[in-house]
Amino acid sequence: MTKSLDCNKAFGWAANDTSGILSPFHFSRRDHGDNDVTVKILFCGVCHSDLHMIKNDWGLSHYPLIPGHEIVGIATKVGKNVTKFKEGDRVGVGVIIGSCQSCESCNQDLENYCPEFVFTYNSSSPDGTRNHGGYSDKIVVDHRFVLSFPDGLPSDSGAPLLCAGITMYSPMKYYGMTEEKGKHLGVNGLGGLGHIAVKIAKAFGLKVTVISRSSDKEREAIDRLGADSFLVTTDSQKMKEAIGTMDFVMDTVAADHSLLPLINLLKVNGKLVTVGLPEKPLELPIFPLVLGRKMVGGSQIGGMKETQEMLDFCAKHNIVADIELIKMSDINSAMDRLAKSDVRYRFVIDVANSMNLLESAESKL
Ligand SMILES: NC(=O)c1ccc[n+]([C@@H]2O[C@H](COP(=O)([O-])OP(=O)(O)OC[C@H]3O[C@@H](n4cnc5c(N)ncnc54)[C@H](O)[C@@H]3O)[C@@H](O)[C@H]2O)c1
Ligand SMILES: [Zn+2]
Ligand SMILES: [Zn+2]
Repeated sequence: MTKSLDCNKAFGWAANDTSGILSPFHFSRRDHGDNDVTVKILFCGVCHSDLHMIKNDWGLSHYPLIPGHEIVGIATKVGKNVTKFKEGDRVGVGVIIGSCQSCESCNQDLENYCPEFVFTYNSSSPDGTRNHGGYSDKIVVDHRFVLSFPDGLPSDSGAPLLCAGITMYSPMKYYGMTEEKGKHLGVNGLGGLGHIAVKIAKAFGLKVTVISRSSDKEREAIDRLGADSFLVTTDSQKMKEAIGTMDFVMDTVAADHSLLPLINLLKVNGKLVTVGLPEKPLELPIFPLVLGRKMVGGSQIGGMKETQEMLDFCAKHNIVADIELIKMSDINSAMDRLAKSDVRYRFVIDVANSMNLLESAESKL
């Protein structure tokens, strides 16, 4: 009994209330079962959803809460029913760690739309143990929700693909952006999701325009990320000229904003795909949709099969995130900067190299 509890002992950084301030937290992972992979976490990306969750923006958070769903690590223990992974394999864990496995969505490899899907954190396992995310030293996950991390992908800059990458890849395929080369995509908001959208869209052969509130990131977007053009929403003349020029707009903005200018950018039959999750509902103008047979849709991450496909695609096309690597102890200032959109373009926590140091410092106190 004592041995099992010791193996389950874990250490991470948790938010304890809506201030969202993260601090060291000792907890237990659930028992490792025959279908499970235990993962020693190396790196974890910092998604804006983590920021929403620690602040309880969506009214869903239960504290203490350890965020993190862009996890890359090493399999350290593999259950006897698991054939796909062995100890020592590099693996990834994303936003979901469970689903019913039998509903219509699960049967179509769309576990992300299963009514019973289980988030990586802020959820519970069947035995009642709270699930905590990747800002921690290890995690126990059912092998069906563990991904093989391709050899060609670096663990640090590859980690954000596990949420930001699949969140951009899946709707590009579903909404038909990849069917014909040269279609014009506008990417609204050049943050963690947006900058990956530019890279993946270019690999699919799309023409990409970044839509942003200021021209601050214009040179980088074009020279480094490979965007074809840059549209500043406060430049009313340029916005007017761009009306009706885009086949698709991907809206990644996390805050309140108006959809009308984005819908106006679409051609007839154009599609606005919303993935950002502002805490309050946005107003949906119906007239321009009706008059232009335009569509507004949503999308949430992707299923496990498609997530693996996306990782392999990104490895093949050398697509990784542009990251700022931080130590675990930097997380609170990183969250403050993320709230101000002051990151180019994703924070990634060097978990293995900063968490253990903290733990040993704590034990000496
Ligand atoms: N649908 C999904 O499956 C899914 C997955 C991951 C994240 N998300 C959500 O997507 C949103 C974005 O996540 P992220 O990690 O990319 O965040 P981020 O903070 O890295 O990026 C958001 C970007 O939008 C920009 N922005 C803010 N207001 C803007 C405005 N009015 N006009 C133009 N740009 C504006 C910011 O400058 C920032 O660059 C969040 O709400 C997050 O919760 C959804
Ligand atoms: Zn995310
Ligand atoms: Zn299901």
